[in-house]
Amino acid sequence: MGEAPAFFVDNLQNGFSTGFGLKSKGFETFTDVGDKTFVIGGANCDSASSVGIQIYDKSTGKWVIPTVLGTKPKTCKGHSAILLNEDRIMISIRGSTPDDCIWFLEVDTEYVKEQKKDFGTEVVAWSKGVTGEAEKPVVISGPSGVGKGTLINMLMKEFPSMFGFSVSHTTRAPRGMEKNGVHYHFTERNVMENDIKHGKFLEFASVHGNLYGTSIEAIEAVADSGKRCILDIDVQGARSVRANYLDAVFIFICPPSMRELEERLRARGTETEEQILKRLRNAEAEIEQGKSSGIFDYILYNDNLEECYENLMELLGLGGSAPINQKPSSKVIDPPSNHSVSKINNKMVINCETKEVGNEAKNLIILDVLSLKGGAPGRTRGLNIHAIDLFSDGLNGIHELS
Ligand SMILES: Nc1nc2c(ncn2[C@@H]2O[C@H](COP(=O)(O)OP(=O)(O)O)[C@@H](O)[C@H]2O)c(=O)[nH]1
Ligand SMILES: Nc1ncnc2c1ncn2[C@@H]1O[C@H](COP(=O)(O)OP(=O)(O)O)[C@@H](O)[C@H]1O
Repeated sequence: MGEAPAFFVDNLQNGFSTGFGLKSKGFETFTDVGDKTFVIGGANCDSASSVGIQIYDKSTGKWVIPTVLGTKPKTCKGHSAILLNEDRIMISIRGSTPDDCIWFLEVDTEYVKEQKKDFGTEVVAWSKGVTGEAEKPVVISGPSGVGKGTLINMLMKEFPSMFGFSVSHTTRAPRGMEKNGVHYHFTERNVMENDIKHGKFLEFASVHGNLYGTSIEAIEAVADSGKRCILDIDVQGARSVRANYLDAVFIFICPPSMRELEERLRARGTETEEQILKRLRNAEAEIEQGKSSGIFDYILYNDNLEECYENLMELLGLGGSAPINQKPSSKVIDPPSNHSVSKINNKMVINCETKEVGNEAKNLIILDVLSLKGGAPGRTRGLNIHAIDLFSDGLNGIHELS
């Protein structure tokens, strides 16, 4: 049993001295991780970007402003913070909406370590907690014209509430039927490059002369809907996603032959002759890498479409008597304004107090740390939460909330 070294500061006056020589704006928390103190908050009700992060490095005596990845919570009513597993800080937000109250600031996870190397700066990454038990994302790669889009469409059509498509950004021009925001976010190169520089992309690659990339927001949007995320990305992208520790199933789709691939590309009729030739030239290298790089968990041959689709369903656990249109729950608890958080073994205990006139209640919300899955980049899934009402039920009154 033990308390993590974090504490909660609330209702501070402007200009409060934190003891670090930092001027507090109120609502900060201070969490020690090794030699560093993470100061989270500095809420300003007028500001949309209300949750700031600063790091005090005790070994150098210096303040550092880190690169912040992922979508952050918005709050101006305060929060509590507690260290979890020495690599992330759990934040519970006061007075937030029920689906927005538990967040994680990753400070030393494998993903963050990798990003620190890339950015050459201190990096932290936000990840919202969701109760949804949505399974691992599915990464699908393969050469142009092999049938990735066709297979993904079949899957989304048959299981519309189970899968959500990660809408990539691209600098290529839209094809006739393609809709902005549905098939791709069509974008200008300079805008996309700027967003990449600011850490908004999980991965990106230059493919057939255009820039393509998966934004962290695209993954988060699917996770928020409680669905299983499908990514249609090239082999370079799949490699980056693996390196970025996104816990996913990686599937490579192979054509029966190069000749068949060429026929499909020509029959699709969406590319110029020059573009078709470029795609075919790239296909050989992609197939080579797809088969030998060790990135992919499964290789599927798309010869007969129906058979390939059956195989895809099988390896996604949807073969035979698969549950149709099963949608995971996305319910999350709502800690009231007054609460504090502590850690006991593998449980986080949120101690809530409600003080209304004539109605004073106290209850505990218990969060099982071992059930947490995923994390940045994307959401932290599997918030397994129980509430204990100390007044009416006594300590044995456990309500399952997820
Ligand atoms: N790395 C990466 N590749 C992507 C992304 N979105 C699409 N791609 C890949 O870019 C390639 C070209 O896609 P597209 O222009 O739609 O043509 P298609 O493959 O012929 O349908 C395909 O290999 C896609 O898998 C992305 O976000 N990241
Ligand atoms: N197994 C298959 N047999 C014949 N044609 C196929 C098969 N799978 C897909 N196609 C066709 O091949 C073309 C390319 O498929 P598409 O899904 O656009 O490929 P990708 O998304 O991998 O570029 C489409 O016209 C599609 O209808």
